[in-house]
Amino acid sequence: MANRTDTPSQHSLAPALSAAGVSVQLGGQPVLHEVQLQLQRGRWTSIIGPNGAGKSTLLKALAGLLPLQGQVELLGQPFDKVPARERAKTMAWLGQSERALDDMTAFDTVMLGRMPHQNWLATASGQDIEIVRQVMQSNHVWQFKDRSLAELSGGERQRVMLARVLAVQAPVVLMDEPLANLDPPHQTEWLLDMRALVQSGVSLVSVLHEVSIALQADDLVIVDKGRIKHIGACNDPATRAAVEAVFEHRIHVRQVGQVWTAVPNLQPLGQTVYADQAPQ
Ligand SMILES: Nc1ncnc2c1ncn2[C@@H]1O[C@H](COP(=O)(O)OP(=O)(O)OP(=O)(O)O)[C@@H](O)[C@H]1O
Repeated sequence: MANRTDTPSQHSLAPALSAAGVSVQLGGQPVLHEVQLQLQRGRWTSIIGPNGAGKSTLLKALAGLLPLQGQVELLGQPFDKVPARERAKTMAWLGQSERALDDMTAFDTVMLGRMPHQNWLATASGQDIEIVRQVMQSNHVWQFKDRSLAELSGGERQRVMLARVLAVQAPVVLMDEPLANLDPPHQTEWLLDMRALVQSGVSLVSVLHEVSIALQADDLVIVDKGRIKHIGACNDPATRAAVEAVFEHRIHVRQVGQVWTAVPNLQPLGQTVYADQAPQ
């Protein structure tokens, strides 16, 4: 039985994140219903589903950012038993359209990611500065280090926010719409960076609207109307069928070369005949 002084790292076999009977109300309305979920360590899980399905709410619930019924555990420890500083080092969070102060420089914004590692009022160490330099260079924003965020484009700013999350060097990383404003080359770059991150042992959970990118994850969680419709590996045909179904068959999932990708189904509504519905 865990006690208050346990650190998440002591629970080596526990999932990265788990939710048991998690329900959330927003504005007095139920938004998530009795969610059961276990996300294994060292894997990349993408959460997808239609607009308003509850994806961001689920991610916030997993990040401990919302009042909820039920229990969320981080590396096997109930959230409220993990000391705040330990939690900040263990889990890094990128919110949707996250805004830092416009007059902060890109460098100082990324340095915020090092705060959980610094003592109160201490200045940044040489190691902190080196880590910030590395993540800014790998996200191609080092050249903006002295510019304020107000002077950056939407995509440049998003890459600064991504660098801030990576500067935490947390073993669990949650990202809500990380590709917002990124052009295709930077989306591909993000995909390769995330693959390398997960390869290094990090557990990654991302909410994505880009279904073709989401399909490159290890696992998919498909959410609809506040409930989990399907959880499965992306390489499982049942998962790909569930993706088409949750989007009302308005997309097809097709293999192109080595990758599975989503393409629009251009048949007028109601005129698509599916293999399992064809007349015998
Ligand atoms: N603060 C709030 N008060 C009341 N209802 C809310 C609030 N925030 C979100 N909702 C509602 O909760 C539901 C789920 O919202 P959520 O943002 O989790 O959906 P989502 O799946 O992330 O959607 P999208 O794909 O559009 O980003 C929606 O119906 C939304 O209108």
